[in-house]
Amino acid sequence: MDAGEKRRGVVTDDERLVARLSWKNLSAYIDNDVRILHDLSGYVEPGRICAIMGPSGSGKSTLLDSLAGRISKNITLTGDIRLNGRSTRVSYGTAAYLAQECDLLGTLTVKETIYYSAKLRLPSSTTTKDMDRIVKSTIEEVGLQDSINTPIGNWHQRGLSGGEKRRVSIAIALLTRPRLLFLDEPTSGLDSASSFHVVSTLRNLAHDGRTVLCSIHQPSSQVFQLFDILCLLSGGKQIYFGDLPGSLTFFKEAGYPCPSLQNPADHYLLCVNSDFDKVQKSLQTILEHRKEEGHAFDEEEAVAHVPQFESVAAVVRSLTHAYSESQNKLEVESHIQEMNKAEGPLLSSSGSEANFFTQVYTLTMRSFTNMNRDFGYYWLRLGMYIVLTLAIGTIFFKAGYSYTAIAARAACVSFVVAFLTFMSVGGFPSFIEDMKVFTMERLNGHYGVAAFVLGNTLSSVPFLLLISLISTVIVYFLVDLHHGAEYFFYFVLSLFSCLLVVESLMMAIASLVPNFLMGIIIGAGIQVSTDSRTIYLILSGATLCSI
Ligand SMILES: Nc1ncnc2c1ncn2[C@@H]1O[C@H](COP(=O)(O)OP(=O)(O)OP(=O)(O)O)[C@@H](O)[C@H]1O
Repeated sequence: MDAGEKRRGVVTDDERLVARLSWKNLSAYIDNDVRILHDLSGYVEPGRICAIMGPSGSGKSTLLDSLAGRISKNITLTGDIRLNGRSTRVSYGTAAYLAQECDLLGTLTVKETIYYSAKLRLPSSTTTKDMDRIVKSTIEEVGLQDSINTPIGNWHQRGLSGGEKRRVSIAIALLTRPRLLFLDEPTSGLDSASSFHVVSTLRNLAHDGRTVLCSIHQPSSQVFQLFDILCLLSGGKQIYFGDLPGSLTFFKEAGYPCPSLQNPADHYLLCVNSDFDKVQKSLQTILEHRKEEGHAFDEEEAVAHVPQFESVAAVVRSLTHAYSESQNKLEVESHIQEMNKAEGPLLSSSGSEANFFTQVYTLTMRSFTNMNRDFGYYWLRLGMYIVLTLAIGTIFFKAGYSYTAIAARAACVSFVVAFLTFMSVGGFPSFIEDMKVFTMERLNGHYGVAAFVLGNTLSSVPFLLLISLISTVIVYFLVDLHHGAEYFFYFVLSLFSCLLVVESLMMAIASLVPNFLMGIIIGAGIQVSTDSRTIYLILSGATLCSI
């Protein structure tokens, strides 16, 4: 049991499990045609952190996604991936997967974000006390105890730094205590200090008995030293697989020694990154120019810049060949064979264990808090609606009861409903933020479409009712519609249902329910309806359809 788990005091069978992951002769093809991974082999064991490194486009994410079982549909895999000696692909939920971009709700604090995630995924039977303890210990595990009440931050509110946000995402991944962690460029966009913090956190998690794999672009020397294993790729080919000290020996023996005082990670990437071809050629020109000018040609300098004297393609070919002939490769293969001799325990899914009603309740509460705090979600729209209804109300001010007032009243009502309904798109940018979080959480198996749509719809009801009520009061007061309480009630409900339909149309995009179906129902409803009661019933039915 690791330190974090000891603090939690919760013991499950899962905690005794370990994850040994190996891959042998793994190749990937786009549309069964273009090969993007070439016979890669490697392994990661519990307690170790493996860095998949390589230039842009070298296949790091593809390798990570292949191992995590998240490969795109147009990619075909061949080879053998084994988890605890079992020939099984890692299914969704078995491992925690952190994508390059992790979206979080900017209005929530660190504690709220992790608490809601815990409620969505831990068993519904978990007591509040246990839940609090788990959340607190997870926050401590990633070192965010000092920022516990800091908001994540969004466009109008400053919040956590990039590194802290990554650590919140890691904390969310850790809640269900997965034994296997995949991280796609966890340090991208971070400065070297934040990168160091994030990778140190991952290293601690690995040393607590977890198996950690992460792709990384160009680590600083301090960050690089935190890894146990290096998997270096170029153009989908294996340049090196093994421990860090071994990589220095390998490059030296292959004829490309890392100059002293240079970050090995930089040197390796310089050797295999075809993007640097131009830089290398210009360096070569400078060195040759110096020679022509009569400067002493420094032998050591030349050795330190060996790659500058060859095309990168030639260096990659040479290194690939050196690796295929190396003792390293033989050792990796025999270790994989050894690892897979016996089948280990089967890892269960770490997806949600909460029941549907807990998920709906939690999502409703989370969404309500977010909508309330996000100024752009409803409050801005309410302000716009008040201005709009004031404008319409003054145009039809005190319409009166004359014969011509009938047309004025009808025009006023249709203006109000039409304008207010179309103005609902004002909430779309905030909804897009919600969608990003939803897509990520759904992919990670936290909850399904139905729970999300229901939760978001329920949480929007109080806001929509408030908007409808205030708008109706303004119009009734200014225009003096004065049809009595019953019509006031229908007006509010009609407005509310129109707004709800637009909201549910946005949900329909999320749930992929064919929008045209709802369009037909709404259109037909308005055509056949003669009064607001029918419209209300039909629109409510359409809303339910979209759910
Ligand atoms: N689903 C896909 N369809 C088409 N091409 C793909 C697909 N996935 C990956 N590729 C191609 O495979 C190559 C490797 O891509 P990958 O994303 O694995 O590289 P990477 O090393 O992670 O790059 P980066 O560091 O820039 O994220 C790229 O040329 C990419 O265009």
